[in-house]
Amino acid sequence: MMPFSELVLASHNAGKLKELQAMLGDAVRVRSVAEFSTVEPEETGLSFVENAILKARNAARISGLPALADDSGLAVDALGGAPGIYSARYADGQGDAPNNAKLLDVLREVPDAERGAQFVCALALVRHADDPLPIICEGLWHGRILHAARGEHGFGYDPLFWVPECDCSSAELPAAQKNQLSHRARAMALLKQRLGI
Ligand SMILES: O=P(O)(O)OP(=O)(O)OP(=O)(O)OC[C@H]1O[C@@H](n2cnc3c(O)ncnc32)[C@H](O)[C@@H]1O
Ligand SMILES: [Mg+2]
Repeated sequence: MMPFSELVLASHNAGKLKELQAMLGDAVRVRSVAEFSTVEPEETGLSFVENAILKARNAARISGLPALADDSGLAVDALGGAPGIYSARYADGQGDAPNNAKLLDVLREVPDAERGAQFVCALALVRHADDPLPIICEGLWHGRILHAARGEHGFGYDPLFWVPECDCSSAELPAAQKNQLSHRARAMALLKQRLGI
């Protein structure tokens, strides 16, 4: 049983919001944090989980509603897990295209066998801003970084992420399929289990 009827999604990323909404379906009425504020909290944590909690608390505080946040990113083996929690800020906050261009450039000399990477997603759900027991669920999605962009779906690093089990990039997957397989899908499946929905 869902413990509440309404939930704020604590993200300003349109791609993420779309995926999270699709995964939640009609289990709960979803509001966007942008309804309450356009100011994004500073992500000062050192882990995905810390940043997810920080974003969820901020959204719960400004909305007065339970809040679900997603902190996610791409961890590349050859870069010791970078860009990791700094994935959105990899090219100094300029956006997806510069982030992708920088990643391709940094990995230019790295051979296929060493291009392993994983998408990481940490979801944090707080019932109120000071919730002492946030629900945390994580998901990983293993793949490889391509040498050039492929595909038009998704967002962020999707065009550079090769999904071995599908033989295509994650930007070549239809939304419904990405939402079955992704790091976010795995974290959400665990969250739904925890909530009994
Ligand atoms: O913090 P919010 O407001 O939720 O939005 P954001 O875009 O800043 O989100 P993050 O701080 O969690 O940064 C996530 C980064 O990882 C990338 N990313 C996360 N999930 C992804 C996915 O499913 N496909 C492609 N890129 C993804 C995304 O493009 C960002 O650059
Ligand atoms: Mg962010």
